[in-house]
Amino acid sequence: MSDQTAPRPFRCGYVAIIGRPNVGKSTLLNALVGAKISIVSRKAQTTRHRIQGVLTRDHEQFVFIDTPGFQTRHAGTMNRMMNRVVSQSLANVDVVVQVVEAGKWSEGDSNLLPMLPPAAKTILAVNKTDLLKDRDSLFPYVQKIVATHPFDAVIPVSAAKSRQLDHLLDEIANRLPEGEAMFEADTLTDRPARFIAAELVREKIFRLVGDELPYGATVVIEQWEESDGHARIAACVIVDRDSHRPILIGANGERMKRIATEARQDISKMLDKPVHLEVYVKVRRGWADRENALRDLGYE
Ligand SMILES: Nc1nc2c(ncn2[C@@H]2O[C@H](COP(=O)(O)OP(=O)(O)OP(=O)(O)O)[C@@H](O)[C@H]2O)c(=O)[nH]1
Repeated sequence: MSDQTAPRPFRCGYVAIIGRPNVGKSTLLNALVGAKISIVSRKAQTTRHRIQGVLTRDHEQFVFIDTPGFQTRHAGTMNRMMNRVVSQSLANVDVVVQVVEAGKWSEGDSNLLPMLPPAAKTILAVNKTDLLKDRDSLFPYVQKIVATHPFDAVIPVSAAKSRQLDHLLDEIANRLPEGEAMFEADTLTDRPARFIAAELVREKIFRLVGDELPYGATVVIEQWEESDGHARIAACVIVDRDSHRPILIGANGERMKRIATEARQDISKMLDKPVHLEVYVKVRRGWADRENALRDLGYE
């Protein structure tokens, strides 16, 4: 008997997706795992929580850790904590996928290279190749990058157009350690539904309010009652200043109504049942810079 008939060992491991803000990490994670888990936004630096997505194939299970982008725009406790989250999440991973934008390489990208853990396999995912006018330019671009770090593999992809994603998964799979699955096969995320619901509300705020809220807003689910027939949810939006409250609420409450309606529709789809969603605003001055307040809100 040749080796070809030997059963293929199952592989399972942790995969971190890193990259400077806006390169498409959340889009890539969602495209790989096949569900809308991490929030996607045109604005930079929208992923504040570490989010796990799990993908199970016949012979592999990938446990993805999506890390926040390196924070360079605002100094302060929040950024220090976020950089700590990046380092912590990289400490025990098996494969790190660094995402870059095809044709672009900046300090934000090179600053990440020293963070790549020596024990992990590293893969460079060159994203947004759909935007490239001249594909030949990829080769010299990649050559320059691999001269600064010896990546184990380089895969051009388009997360938005789902191009080359199976190839990327195969390259990751080859580098996962042998071992049993850590999660049930149909697990998409180990985050509870209420966390995702809070992220969905926050996503609507980003989309509908955008730059008018310089520190964004934090969303905390304060009530969650679920029965077979429906769910009743109350979400509290915490902002930094009194002046941010009317921005969120809008003239005649129109903006808040739209945020709540759109979030309710998404949450209802996720839970597959009708949802009654109440959204209200609280002001906590200086929340963005108070470590304890952040811990209370679940940023660890
Ligand atoms: N054309 C194109 N756009 C993409 C692709 N992947 C992501 N984008 C867009 O790039 C923007 C940023 O994508 P995100 O997935 O939010 O990026 P991120 O790296 O998670 O961003 P942060 O959360 O800020 O760290 C969004 O507008 C995406 O639609 C791609 O393959 N092609």
